[in-house]
Amino acid sequence: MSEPIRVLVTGAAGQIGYSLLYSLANGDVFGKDQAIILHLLDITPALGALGGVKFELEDCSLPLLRDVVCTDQETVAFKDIDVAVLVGAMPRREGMERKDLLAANVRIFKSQGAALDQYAKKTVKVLVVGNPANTNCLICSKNAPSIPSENFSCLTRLDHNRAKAQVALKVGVTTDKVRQVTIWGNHSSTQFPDVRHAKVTLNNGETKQAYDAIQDENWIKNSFIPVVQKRGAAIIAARKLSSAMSAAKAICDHLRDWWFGTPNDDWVSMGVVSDGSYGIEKGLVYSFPIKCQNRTWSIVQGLEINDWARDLMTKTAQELIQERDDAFDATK
Ligand SMILES: NC(=O)c1ccc[n+]([C@@H]2O[C@H](COP(=O)([O-])OP(=O)(O)OC[C@H]3O[C@@H](n4cnc5c(N)ncnc54)[C@H](O)[C@@H]3O)[C@@H](O)[C@H]2O)c1
Ligand SMILES: O=C(O)C[C@H](O)C(=O)O
Repeated sequence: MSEPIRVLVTGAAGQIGYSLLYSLANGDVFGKDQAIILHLLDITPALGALGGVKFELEDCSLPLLRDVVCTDQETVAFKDIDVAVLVGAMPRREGMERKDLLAANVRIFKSQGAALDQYAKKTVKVLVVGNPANTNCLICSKNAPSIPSENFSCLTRLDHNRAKAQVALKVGVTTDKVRQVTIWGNHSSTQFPDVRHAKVTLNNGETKQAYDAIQDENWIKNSFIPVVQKRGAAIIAARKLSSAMSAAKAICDHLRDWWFGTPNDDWVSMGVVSDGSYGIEKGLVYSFPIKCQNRTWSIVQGLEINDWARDLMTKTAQELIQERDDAFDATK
């Protein structure tokens, strides 16, 4: 059994926190021989509820869980952490776009970036979930100059999982038979869910390009893409609350693959700081096809981009440029 790692979850008294913490503490993410100390941060009025979450974690009787630190103080929450899952932020309500949360949420990520810089291990791996996730991640990274920008990522795995599930439903296979799906760009309704390079293994064992398995380009362009782009809003309209169970599952998938690596024949989608790949402006936090190995990620190179795809990739990049500029104004 290795030394315990310290994993911070912010907004831990919220609905994603409630769906997420058991899986982290149970070894589903960092492995069944990795002990864990949970740091749970929330705002002062939520500390009572957070105490109840701590009781429940104790009552789960999990041998890997060595301690639970509940706090409203960044100095305590960010101290010596190995992993930060930054969830705590306002969620959107019906009729809002995620970027409408920018003014309310971006200050949180400025402050938490500075706290990471000051108190966390320099090797800390950061996953930003709070919306607008890409731009919050950018602000967080900018405010933590002593931590390599490669250590920052934002969650687009939920969109990736949604895309896989839609293709699987359409073709009539299980989701594990769909691979090499990509979410490009922003975790917003401008994202580009791309199945041009995806493959599907059919129930007879034959593997085909997703386009050939689906055989319905109209469905891809006019149903699949908008459904994935607007799935978060559809959930809010139905539940009057934003996604939580599927978001928590996606957080676990994202962290586990970053920690243990992606399968040889597949990739995942992660929002990471662009190095200029695929002509995307350097420094934007943009979702790319990603492979992970030895706890580091790299962007899958060499995928063919046609004019149609280029237009969609540029549109979502332009939205991120606007969000970045608005965020810099809001945090001046
Ligand atoms: N990227 C994604 O795929 C994705 C998916 C689902 C939700 N989200 C986003 O995640 C965020 C959280 O969603 P939720 O449903 O858990 O919301 P929630 O309102 O249930 O919980 C948010 C929690 O954050 C806390 N909080 C607020 N400000 C904080 C601060 N400064 N420091 C620490 N904690 C703070 C709140 O007190 C609350 O307990 C929202 O911004 C939502 O839009 C992102
Ligand atoms: O859509 C939202 O506001 C919540 C989350 O980002 C989602 O995609 O479900």
